[in-house]
Amino acid sequence: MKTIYVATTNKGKIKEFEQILSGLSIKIESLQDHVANMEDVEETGETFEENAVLKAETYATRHNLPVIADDSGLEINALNGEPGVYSARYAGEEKSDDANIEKVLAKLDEKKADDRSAAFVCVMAYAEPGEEALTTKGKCHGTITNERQGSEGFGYDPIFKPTGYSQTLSELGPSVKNEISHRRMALNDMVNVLTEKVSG
Ligand SMILES: O=P(O)(O)OP(=O)(O)OP(=O)(O)OC[C@H]1O[C@@H](n2cnc3c(O)ncnc32)[C@H](O)[C@@H]1O
Ligand SMILES: [Mg+2]
Repeated sequence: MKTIYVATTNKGKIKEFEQILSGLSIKIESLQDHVANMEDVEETGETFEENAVLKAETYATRHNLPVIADDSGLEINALNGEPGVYSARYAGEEKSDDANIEKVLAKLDEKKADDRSAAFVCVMAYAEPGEEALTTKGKCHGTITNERQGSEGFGYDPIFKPTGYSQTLSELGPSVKNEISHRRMALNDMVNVLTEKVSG
């Protein structure tokens, strides 16, 4: 199968794509490593779907390559689904994981929220130049801890405890995270969709 280029500016995501897809029939490469200047796509959509499609179609057409991109984030029930599509820039445009985590914990404290349930969501989009994107979606349910625990992963991993586990995704590390994550679920479905597309 031909190489697909993963279009993301997030190093944590690239690592997970590589780990999840290693050993599968799909060959990937980082778009950032392949082209001279990969300029960010402005995420103007209001949903994960809109932003994932926007990223995949824009990068595919701009660089004339088959591209896969994801838009993902954390939905916290007590905060009416925040930070949602604004997860990367929740505490400001500089996209600081530490500041984002502080903001989530402060907001939940402020609300004195008993309900700390949340879910990570990932919409995966695949596009070929000039074509409409295909999408799949994955979710990972869990709860938000009272403080940061662990150091692996990225983003909100240090404060997210998946359902059925007593540690955060940061403490559980990549071997567990990549079996159960929203990104894993969305990629599983995408591999099936792409395999069917090739054979059909
Ligand atoms: O748009 P690209 O270039 O892919 O990189 P990004 O980091 O801006 O990615 P998104 O726009 O999809 O925003 C996703 C944010 O949601 C959070 N997030 C998504 N998946 C996560 C995961 O597996 N673990 C922890 N946090 C995650 C994290 O804050 C990400 O920066
Ligand atoms: Mg982004």
